[in-house]
Amino acid sequence: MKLQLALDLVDIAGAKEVVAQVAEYIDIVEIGTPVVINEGLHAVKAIKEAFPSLTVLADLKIMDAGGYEVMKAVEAGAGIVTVLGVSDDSTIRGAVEEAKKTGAEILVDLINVKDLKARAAEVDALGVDYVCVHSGYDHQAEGKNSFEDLRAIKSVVKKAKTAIAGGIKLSTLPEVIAAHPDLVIVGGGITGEADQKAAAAEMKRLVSQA
Ligand SMILES: O=C([C@H](O)CO)[C@H](O)[C@H](O)COP(=O)(O)O
Repeated sequence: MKLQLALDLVDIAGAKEVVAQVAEYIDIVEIGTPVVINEGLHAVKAIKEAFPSLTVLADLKIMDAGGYEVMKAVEAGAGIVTVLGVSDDSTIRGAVEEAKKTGAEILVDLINVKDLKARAAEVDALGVDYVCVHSGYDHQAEGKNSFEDLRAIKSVVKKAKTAIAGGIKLSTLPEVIAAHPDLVIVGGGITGEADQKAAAAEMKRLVSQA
């Protein structure tokens, strides 16, 4: 089980500061959608250059032009790029084809997908690398999480790795781990802590034991 740090509410300098604190405890660093909106793919490039041994995930949440957008993210240094599960199969196919050229990976984010099990099975068959359940900020504000959703997709995803994101904290991590995802994605549960290093270290300890 791997741990991904999601960086959403920082600029490039702030992102570097957080990663410098926690790099030894994370497997993947995510340049979150708000950071890409504010800073562009320069943020992906800057973090990959500063921390070459870390895999950088570009959370582009691609909805169209999958091949082209994956190509640009990979050129910037991304090892994993996100595509929305609600996008067309042709978009996901294009993203997967482009990623395969360089060994990069595609994570499909099922945020806002209504029939999770059906779509998870479909995107799995399209050859994506990760299928991710996700309660975004707006759903979190309504008190939702994706813990049940993870159990649901695990029963249908046969080839891809599974991932979960959205409001995971140290207190809820054991429940997440019990459902055995391959990848746990944590943003505010680390960046919102006074001692980010200690939070990341404890999370890494828990996911490594699983
Ligand atoms: O993808 C995310 C969200 O849509 C904002 O871009 C976050 O990276 C993801 O939800 C993880 O962050 P936390 O919910 O703070 O753990």
